[in-house]
Amino acid sequence: KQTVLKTDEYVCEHPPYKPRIVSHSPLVIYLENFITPFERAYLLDLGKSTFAPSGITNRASNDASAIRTSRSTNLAPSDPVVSCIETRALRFQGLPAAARGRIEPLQLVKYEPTQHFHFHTDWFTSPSDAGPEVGGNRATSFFAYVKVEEGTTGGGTNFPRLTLEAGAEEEWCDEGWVDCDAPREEGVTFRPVEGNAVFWVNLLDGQAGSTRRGDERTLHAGLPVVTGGKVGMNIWTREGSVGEEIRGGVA
Ligand SMILES: O=C(O)CCC(=O)C(=O)O
Ligand SMILES: [Fe+2]
Repeated sequence: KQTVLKTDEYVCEHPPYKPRIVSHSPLVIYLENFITPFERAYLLDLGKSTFAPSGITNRASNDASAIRTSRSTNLAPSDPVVSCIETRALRFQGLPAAARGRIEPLQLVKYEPTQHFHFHTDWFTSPSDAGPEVGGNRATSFFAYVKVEEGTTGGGTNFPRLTLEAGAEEEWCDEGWVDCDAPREEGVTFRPVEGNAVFWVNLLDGQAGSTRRGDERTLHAGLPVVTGGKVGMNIWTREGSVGEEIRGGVA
């Protein structure tokens, strides 16, 4: 297994990932093979010694430990592999390279059995978390599956307010991407599949100059891992630049 990067030999290459629309409104797109095997191994190695209890940003409750029991770590934007993935995320969104400063440091999230992230939105409900100095609110999210232990059960990403196109459920299940054992009224549950990612738009369209409101339909949860384990990765793009303190001066 290749985990050690010879930086001088590294070339950023984008895999031929395959997008598929899950929902038009809210816009949700499933991305097959978005993160390569090399990148997965590399990112895990990069983050391995810095995992700490995950924080929460929507401070509805001051007991974060009951809501988000995972451990997480941020990855340095200056790392060449991290930067390559940022470039991919920007291009996918049709954004120019100059928008790099809108991406928050990529965040790995690790779950062991019983660990979960209760229902939440990635957009901030409190305006004080989404001020201009931090780039406003989170416009979009990617959640990628970086590591899924063999024999993992549970640990899906559930969107209770989403529905697949009529008649499409069977195909999504057969691909192994969606958990169709879950009752349909519980929405859509993406199964953790290494290398794949889910992308969605968090904010409703707004009039120019006015604050965009969060889309309640993007509510989701990281369901408890039952057996095995998973490591996911958040890629959050803000409405504006997140600021130098947060990205460590990497624009
Ligand atoms: O673990 C998951 O499936 C989702 C995690 C999540 O929604 C988050 O970290 O914001
Ligand atoms: Fe989330």
